[in-house]
Amino acid sequence: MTTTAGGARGATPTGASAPPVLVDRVTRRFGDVTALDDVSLRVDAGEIVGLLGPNGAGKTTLLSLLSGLRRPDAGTVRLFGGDPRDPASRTRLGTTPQETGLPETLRVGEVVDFVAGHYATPMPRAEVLARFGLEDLAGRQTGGLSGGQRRRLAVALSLVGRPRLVLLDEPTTGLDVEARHVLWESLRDYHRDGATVIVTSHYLEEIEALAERVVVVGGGRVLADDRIDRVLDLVALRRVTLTLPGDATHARAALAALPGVHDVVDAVPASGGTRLTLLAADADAAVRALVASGLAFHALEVRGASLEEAFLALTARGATGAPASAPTTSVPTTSVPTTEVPR
Ligand SMILES: Nc1ncnc2c1ncn2[C@@H]1O[C@H](COP(=O)(O)OP(=O)(O)OP(=O)(O)O)[C@@H](O)[C@H]1O
Repeated sequence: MTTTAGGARGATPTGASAPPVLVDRVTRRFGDVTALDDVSLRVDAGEIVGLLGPNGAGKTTLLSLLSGLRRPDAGTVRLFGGDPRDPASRTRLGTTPQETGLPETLRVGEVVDFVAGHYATPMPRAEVLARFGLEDLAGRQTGGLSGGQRRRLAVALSLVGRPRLVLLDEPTTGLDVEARHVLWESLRDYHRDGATVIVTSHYLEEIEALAERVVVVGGGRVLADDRIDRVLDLVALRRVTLTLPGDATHARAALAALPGVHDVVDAVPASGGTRLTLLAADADAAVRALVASGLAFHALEVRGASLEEAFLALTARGATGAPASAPTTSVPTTSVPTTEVPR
């Protein structure tokens, strides 16, 4: 597994051996802003990769280089071994940008047919619509679609040409929970058929639901590049949740001072007390000290960090150059995909 920058270096593979994506020491500036700073990344055929990072991290810029919309200032970008600015390199590429314009008076089925007309062996209209649950909307003018329906159509259109590589920039923005799950399942299906997928998202549940590998980007640099579980291990953050009797105001300071505890945050309220979560790098040490402290507590629960917590810790490390520190934000940990990366 590639870890951070450097994995893409060496001789550039060409022809059939070329990976779908090879980014080698790429820098891209916009005036004074360095959107990407010496980034290297290799994505092999059949991978599904999540690009995770806060606003302005450089995710969209990276996708724009891969789809040939922009040129790097330094370094090289290869798509299936070719230059992404060469249309021939993009024949196996499907993309859904953050914002898409659809011709308002065309019907959904007509738009699919229009896009299909650009490919020699497109996916049949019925299959495109079925994969994304859009069959009932085939006759609807796109101007009459809801925001979520438009988004689903936009993602569906990226697959019409049966691309081997799909780039999706925040594909489920604006979708409700059910529509989001339908779209995830469609993308997983397409990936199972052998496609390579790169997806950016602010929805951490989305990255966890879709991606096997996560590339954390912050300040234009790759902060981490590994399997999701390993990224979580990297920061080794644990959540120790417990309930204390009463309002626990005084106990907070004592809990925060326990060895291994970075922070104390409110957990989902419990009846008959105050439920708190300790964010601890060393949960064992924290629990031992907790018991020794004599504080009355019950309903103890210890579990790993969420991807969001890992991300925040990694971003903090990337921004300061210091070791990862625990986040100070209390974050929801349910599977309801409404958690956005703080800006
Ligand atoms: N055309 C542009 N002109 C000037 N600055 C730009 C341009 N495009 C991007 N930037 C800057 O480059 C940096 C990276 O932006 P980018 O859009 O790649 O981030 P991102 O991670 O995709 O953010 P978001 O999650 O908000 O989409 C930001 O500071 C942004 O303001």
